[in-house]
Amino acid sequence: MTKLSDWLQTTAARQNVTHDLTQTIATIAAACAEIAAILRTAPIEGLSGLAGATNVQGEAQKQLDVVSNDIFIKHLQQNPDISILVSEELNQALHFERETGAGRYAVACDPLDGSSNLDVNVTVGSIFSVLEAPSGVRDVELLQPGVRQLAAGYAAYGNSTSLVLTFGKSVAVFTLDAAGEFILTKDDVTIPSASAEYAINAARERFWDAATLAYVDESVAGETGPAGKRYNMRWVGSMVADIHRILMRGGIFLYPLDSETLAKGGRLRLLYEANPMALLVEAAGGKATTGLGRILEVMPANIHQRVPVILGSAEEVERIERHYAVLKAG
Ligand SMILES: O=P(O)(O)OC[C@H]1O[C@](O)(COP(=O)(O)O)[C@@H](O)[C@@H]1O
Ligand SMILES: [Mg+2]
Ligand SMILES: [Mg+2]
Repeated sequence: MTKLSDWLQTTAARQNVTHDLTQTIATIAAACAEIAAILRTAPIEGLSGLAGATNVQGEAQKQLDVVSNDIFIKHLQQNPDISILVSEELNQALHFERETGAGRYAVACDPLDGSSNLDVNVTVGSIFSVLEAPSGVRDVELLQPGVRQLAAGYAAYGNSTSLVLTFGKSVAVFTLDAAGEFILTKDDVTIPSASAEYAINAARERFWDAATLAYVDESVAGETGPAGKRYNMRWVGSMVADIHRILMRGGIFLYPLDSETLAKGGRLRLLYEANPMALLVEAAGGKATTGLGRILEVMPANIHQRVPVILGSAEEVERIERHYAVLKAG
């Protein structure tokens, strides 16, 4: 059995990853393990329902959004290599007190993703991304395209807790054991290039653009339409859960730009939702696009920027990209 700490050591050597960076991942993993433990008994502790505040996105915070954010802060500030935290739950980037130039990394995170599923005991997660950003940098220097991520991943709190990690070259999955250790359970994950499963919030159909409508129409037509095969639709409503399924067995996830999210630029957040998932999906051989270009090349304008997200099995992403090309040309 390979523990996360041992895997980090060998991967550091194999993939040319620095010790500081692997320690940053170990710190994030410790935060996720603590969140997993709290989620297990949250209803008994009265940790359900709303916190009574709204975050910078204008969304009502759940108590567990706030608790998870506090856990990330607690762990990250103990690691001197981490200088900055960008979080869905914090209006501004949080700069930890470090000597100027010390602390090499910024962590961007969605401390609890899918929080509408919390009170119904459905899988939620934490998403994270690591960027180069020594202490003393101005917030504008955090606005880096996703190709510059040094590492990314998520924890999925489901019937087991999975930690899924990439340093950009390959994807590994760990499972939390009863003693609180992450154990390697799958290495070198690859997303099948062909699949027959799509994930989209179908109740938003009246807001969709022509490319999304065409893609879904073809999928619904199944073997009687141009796609030539039958599809299934799955939508958990936690990005982490939907993408975990896609990483494990293929499929496509779509939260496209639509007429209702147009003014905001999309629904999901670039720095701590789209970019880390795009890095994972590409490292596993899949594709990740806004419809018009690679997610990882989008230059953020602010830390909470939103972006359209389409990612998963290469053949499916290419099928909707063809519809976007027609839309753009026409
Ligand atoms: O409400 P919808 O349209 O189903 O949206 C679900 C999406 O919103 C999210 O819950 C947003 O994340 P947060 O819970 O972190 O705000 C994603 O996880 C998910 O894919
Ligand atoms: Mg989220
Ligand atoms: Mg969240």
